[in-house]
Amino acid sequence: MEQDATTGPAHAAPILHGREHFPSAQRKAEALIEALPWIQRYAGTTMVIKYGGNAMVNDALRRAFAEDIVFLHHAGIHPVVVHGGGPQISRMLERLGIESEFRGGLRVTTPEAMDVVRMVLTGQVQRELVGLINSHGPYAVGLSGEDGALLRARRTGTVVDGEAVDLGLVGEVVGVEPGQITDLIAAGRIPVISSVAPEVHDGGGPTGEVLNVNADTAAAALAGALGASKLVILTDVEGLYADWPDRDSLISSLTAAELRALLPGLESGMIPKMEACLAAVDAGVGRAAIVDGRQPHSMLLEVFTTAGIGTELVPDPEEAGQ
Ligand SMILES: Nc1ncnc2c1ncn2[C@@H]1O[C@H](COP(=O)(O)OP(=O)(O)O)[C@@H](O)[C@H]1O
Ligand SMILES: CC(=O)N[C@@H](CCC(=O)OP(=O)(O)O)C(=O)O
Repeated sequence: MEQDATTGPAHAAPILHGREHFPSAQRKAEALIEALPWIQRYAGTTMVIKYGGNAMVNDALRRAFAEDIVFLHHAGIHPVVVHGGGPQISRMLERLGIESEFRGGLRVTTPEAMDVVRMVLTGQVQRELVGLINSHGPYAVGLSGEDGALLRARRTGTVVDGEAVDLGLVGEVVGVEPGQITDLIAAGRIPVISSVAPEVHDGGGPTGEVLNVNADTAAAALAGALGASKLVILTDVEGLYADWPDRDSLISSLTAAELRALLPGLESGMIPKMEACLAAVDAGVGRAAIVDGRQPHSMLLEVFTTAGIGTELVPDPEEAGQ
């Protein structure tokens, strides 16, 4: 088809006619103006962002995530990244011929699997995230929950269909030492933390074992200990569905009491995720959100727009009013 020399093909018209750009420029300006009160609200506060393995599936998404973290940093917010890497661990276990299964959303972790969890989370996934963030400047510093005993954990099991299940070397966080995180923040760094934690005895001393902690659980514990303004969990689904997998049942906002009522009916990876959100809000974190990490920059939309994206958990009204 012959093209008009002044306008070009129809799909190129917005590029050739400056004024055609106006609606999109206006939308961008509106977005910036909408972001202002949210920047003011969160500037100077700590925000814990949990990045899950299923939202890390390609390079473009990982790069966009790193850009968003650096954006938060430059907006005066103190991001703390807690990362998972479940799919990456599963792939490595498979390559090594080590069997693993999930019960109640948590990996049954043998000593052999634990070596792989530690190697993949701290040695591979974390290094990659640190590198991506640091392509923008020397901001990110990677830590495992083992470093400086940042996290302390005790073994935990789970209950599936009324039956107690032994998960092996799986832990729940019983203590956080936030000082080194606040020091890093004060030095202008972005901490990037993997969810592996030393096991402690009842008396608090280390047993010498290291435990595999679900990254949502670790993020919630850190958010509580740091007094975070918000916990944002990126995942591979639009948000929490009241009646999974009915796509019409997506919840955009709910209170802690509403979530407590839904929890017993939740399945698989949503169980630790929503328990983590609840634990964070119960520990005083302002709000917690689940957002779709498959959408580039979804985190910015959640933090800097009024409507947000995904599912947001807010404290019960009487607690919010206190
Ligand atoms: N009620 C629910 N709402 C949304 N997702 C659910 C629900 N119940 C189960 N799921 C499943 O939980 C998954 C998210 O958990 P998980 O795979 O552990 O994510 P991640 O790797 O990001 O931590 C979703 O992809 C979905 O398959
Ligand atoms: C106990 C337990 O299940 N630990 C997780 C830790 C990683 C994680 O949580 O990764 P995602 O956030 O990507 O799911 C695991 O072994 O897969």
